[in-house]
Amino acid sequence: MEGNTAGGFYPVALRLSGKLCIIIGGGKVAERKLKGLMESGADRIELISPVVTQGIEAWAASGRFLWRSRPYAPGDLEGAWLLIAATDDRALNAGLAAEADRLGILSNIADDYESGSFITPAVTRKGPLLISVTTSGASPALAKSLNKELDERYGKRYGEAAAKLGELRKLMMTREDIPEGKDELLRLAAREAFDDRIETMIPEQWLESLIARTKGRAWS
Ligand SMILES: C[C@@]1(CC(=O)O)C2=NC(=C\c3[nH]c(c(CCC(=O)O)c3CC(=O)O)Cc3[nH]c(c(CC(=O)O)c3CCC(=O)O)/C=C3\N/C(=C\2)[C@@H](CCC(=O)O)[C@]3(C)CC(=O)O)/[C@H]1CCC(=O)O
Ligand SMILES: NC(=O)c1ccc[n+]([C@@H]2O[C@H](COP(=O)([O-])OP(=O)(O)OC[C@H]3O[C@@H](n4cnc5c(N)ncnc54)[C@H](O)[C@@H]3O)[C@@H](O)[C@H]2O)c1
Repeated sequence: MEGNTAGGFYPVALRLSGKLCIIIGGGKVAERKLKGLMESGADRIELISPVVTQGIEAWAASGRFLWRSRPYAPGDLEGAWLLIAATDDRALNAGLAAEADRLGILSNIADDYESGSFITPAVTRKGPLLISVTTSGASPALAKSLNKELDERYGKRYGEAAAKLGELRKLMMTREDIPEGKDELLRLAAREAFDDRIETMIPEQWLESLIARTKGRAWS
């Protein structure tokens, strides 16, 4: 099995809506992780820290999450689904990692990635398209620069194509008259999604055109 390394990572994309996410700490790392959570659709975020950056303070004022302006206290993790420990207190971060494990909470530990259950990759978002890069902790700086390259390479039109393909796929799921070979039809759609002619079509037209062009053909 290629690429199998001890201590490796299993990539997933988490659905955070409705889940309580807790950040302990309010420095620049906490600010970056908070932004990432908000961009991911997390709608129940609590941040606990006596001191926070100006950025965090401004977001808190807009009511997008709850800021508890005090140090961490035992019991704060009860009911949480996900934890980000980003204080500058190593002993506290280590204790939070152990507590999260005990409670079965997913954890990201900013100063000692091996003690948490997940790490955060560098991320590029274009509509529903999400590209993430990780070096498995080897070099966060490389992950950041590679991500920048991908962000420039895969522009807005990739997000638009992904969104359009999503609509087409949803529409197809509601139809029972699609000929054999749905998968092949969807692969053809993914190939031509960037075609200028497709961009002006509504999903219904595009689907009809795909059916007409693939009907009766031997699927391979
Ligand atoms: C990608 C990104 C995502 C994000 O966090 O949003 C991210 N770090 C970013 C930036 C960055 N972090 C650091 C530098 C300075 C250069 C350097 O040290 O290389 C830079 C570059 C910069 O700031 O320019 C320092 C650093 N990072 C970690 C430690 C502690 C340790 O290794 O244990 C230390 C030393 C602290 C110290 O010295 O005390 C740990 C982690 N950082 C990770 C992610 C996880 C692994 C990701 C991977 O390997 O793929 C991991 C393991 C755990 C985690 O945080 O989940 C984000 C870029 C986002 C973007 O802008 O695109
Ligand atoms: N994972 C990463 O990407 C990454 C990158 C750089 C640094 N780090 C590490 O992450 C940690 C945080 O870095 P930073 O630059 O954000 O630090 P910082 O000094 O800017 O912020 C530390 C924060 O921790 C809070 N804090 C301290 N004690 C607390 C307590 N008992 N309860 C609640 N909050 C408390 C402080 O109020 C402050 O907001 C450092 O240990 C650093 O080595 C990680």
